[in-house]
Amino acid sequence: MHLRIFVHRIPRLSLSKTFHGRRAAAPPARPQAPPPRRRLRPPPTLPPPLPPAAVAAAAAGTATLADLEKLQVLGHGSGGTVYKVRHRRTSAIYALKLIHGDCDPTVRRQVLREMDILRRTDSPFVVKCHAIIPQASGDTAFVLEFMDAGTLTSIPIASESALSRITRQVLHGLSYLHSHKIVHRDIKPSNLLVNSRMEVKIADFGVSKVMCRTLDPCDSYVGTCAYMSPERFDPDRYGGRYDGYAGDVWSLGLTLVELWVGHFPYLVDGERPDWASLMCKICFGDPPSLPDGASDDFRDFVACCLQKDSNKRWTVDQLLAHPFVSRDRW
Ligand SMILES: Nc1ncnc2c1ncn2[C@@H]1O[C@H](COP(=O)(O)OP(=O)(O)OP(=O)(O)O)[C@@H](O)[C@H]1O
Repeated sequence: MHLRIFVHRIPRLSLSKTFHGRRAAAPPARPQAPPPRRRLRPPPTLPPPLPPAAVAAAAAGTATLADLEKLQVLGHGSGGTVYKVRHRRTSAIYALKLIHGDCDPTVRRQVLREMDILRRTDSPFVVKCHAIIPQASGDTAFVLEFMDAGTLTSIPIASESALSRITRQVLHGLSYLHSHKIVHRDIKPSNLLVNSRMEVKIADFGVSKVMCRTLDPCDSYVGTCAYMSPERFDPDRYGGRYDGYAGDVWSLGLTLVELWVGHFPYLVDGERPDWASLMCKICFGDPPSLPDGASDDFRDFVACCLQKDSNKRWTVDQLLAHPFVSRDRW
């Protein structure tokens, strides 16, 4: 294959401390009385995505897919396969995510979404995309930063302090995304990648969305159902609307419980329930909590994430001030 790699430089975004319109809470308070969710100022505006021609023109260099030697398969996702690859000239190691176009409109849409988001993001807490390689066949290859320790599903979490450090990094990643009006919509352990320096980065933007305006509603049923928040199923009952930002926080809460107890929190007889039972549990059951032995701070943090009413749920920036992640005690 001698296809050209568009080794585009992804536009740098300034990391503003402002966020998506909710005010940071005074640190630690019980979740029952969070500060009102006021939208004080519009979030920073994203640079418009570069059209493909501009991406090509802005290329820092060109290469062919043949420059990348496939070393091993790292995993399979819904739309394609991820390989560990080595650049033949520089010996640099990357992850190559190859999405099969297949003319399947859903996959196509996901690829375009992922391209759009990856071109916009530049954060140490989000997996970096070095290049996007559209191919004549309709397949698309993403050349990604290689995360050599895999996903959080494969990392044993030994202590609360380790989980606190992980959580802080995910929060920084979400804060970055939310401040740029990007909702991830599929936060779960397998979408959080980790490297041997224990850096944790958010990956997989196939179902993410750039919100055009702060008050935009979000499609409800995209992402992995199991991690969906109550307001995604029943917006009227659980906060009045589904805007995606609070949904990412719910998914983070479930992810933390899962990482701590070692299995998905809503199991029935050791199995993931079917879709309808799961929806009932999420909407009508108590939110999952931590088993005995977890510290009060950790327990409280999870409770702040898993408030069923999205208006009471803490925002990412509020959570960054919570003692579970902010206190310098680890
Ligand atoms: N940048 C990367 N570095 C190292 N491994 C990666 C990287 N990206 C993905 N992987 C590995 O490849 C696997 C498949 O990733 P992919 O993003 O295609 O799908 P997924 O998120 O696991 O599933 P789905 O697409 O159904 O949500 C991941 O589970 C992970 O093990």
